[in-house]
Amino acid sequence: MANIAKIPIIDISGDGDQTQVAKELVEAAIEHGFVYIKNTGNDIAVDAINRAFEMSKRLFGAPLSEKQACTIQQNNRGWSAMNYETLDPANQRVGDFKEAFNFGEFVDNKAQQPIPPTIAADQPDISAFRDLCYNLSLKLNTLLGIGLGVNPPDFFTTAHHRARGPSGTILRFLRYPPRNALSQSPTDNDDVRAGAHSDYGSLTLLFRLRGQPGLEILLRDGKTWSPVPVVPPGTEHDPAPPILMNIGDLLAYWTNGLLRSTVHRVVFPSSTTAPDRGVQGERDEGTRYSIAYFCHPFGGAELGVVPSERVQGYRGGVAEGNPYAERRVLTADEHLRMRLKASYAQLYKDKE
Ligand SMILES: O=C(O)CCC(=O)C(=O)O
Ligand SMILES: [Fe+2]
Repeated sequence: MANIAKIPIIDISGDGDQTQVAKELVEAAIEHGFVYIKNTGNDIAVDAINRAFEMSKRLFGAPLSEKQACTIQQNNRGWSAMNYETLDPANQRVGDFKEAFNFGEFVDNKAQQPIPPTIAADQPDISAFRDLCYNLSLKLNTLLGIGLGVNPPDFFTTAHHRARGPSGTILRFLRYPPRNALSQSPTDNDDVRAGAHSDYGSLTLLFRLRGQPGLEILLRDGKTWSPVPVVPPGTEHDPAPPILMNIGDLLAYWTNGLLRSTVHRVVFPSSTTAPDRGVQGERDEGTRYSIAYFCHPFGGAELGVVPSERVQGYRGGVAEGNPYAERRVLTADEHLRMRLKASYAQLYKDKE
């Protein structure tokens, strides 16, 4: 068996004292940057997740012209076609073998961006799902603040309140077609469904479907890729697979790299490489779907080091050439624009 990631599974659904849960969450975020949030259906109902996947399938199945009319813009909203985004431009021969659709905010159940007619009537449901993710992301930000001893403990939470102003937060539907459905055929070793990257926001929630592996994280040694099972041992009987949470660049900036923004990628199921590369019981032959919620603070949020003894006492990163330490304080918006420019070369070249 390959090096399966030993990512902790944490249950945050209880309503008792959260101190211990907060501590476990922070330790996992420091050690792995990824945490499984046990899915009890309390925070996000299983039905809501199933409906979101159903809407995603319908959206991607819409006529090409409908999707093209919603092509992604510099505001990071809309449809990104096959091979359009390149998450790891330094190492990819061609763009990611995926299609994606990004939803920004909704006002009174209406998207503030073009929406394919095929899913126009679903806007209230998509908006509701985005709200569920927003609420869960606030809860996780609160736990991280408590676990790190940030002063005040709701420092991260209040930076994410919608009332603070517009943010880069995106709900993203993703579709990865199987190899045999692609006109440009990927090669086994070089081509990926999503290139190696860290996420641009503060934290990400990822929803996946049973039996659809492909996500891998880069271990601390900087060279070993480790598959992340959809259903880790102990969650087989839960109402739905756990929600995978990972730390993005902004929480890493805020904490001088103490919370890890771990590099990850999505690969094709391999036909020729070692048969043990995948995860037992997970064979991905069809189209893979996933849904990501990229949580961002309000655009003007400054990414200086947060008031926390634990964070301020963290020196390891500086000595190791930590990219988050000792740099100019960026705002969330400046950071997002910098990252988008790197992965959508064409979009920024055409428009500037
Ligand atoms: O589809 C997945 O499993 C992960 C996608 C991802 O990493 C991303 O969109 O940032
Ligand atoms: Fe990602």
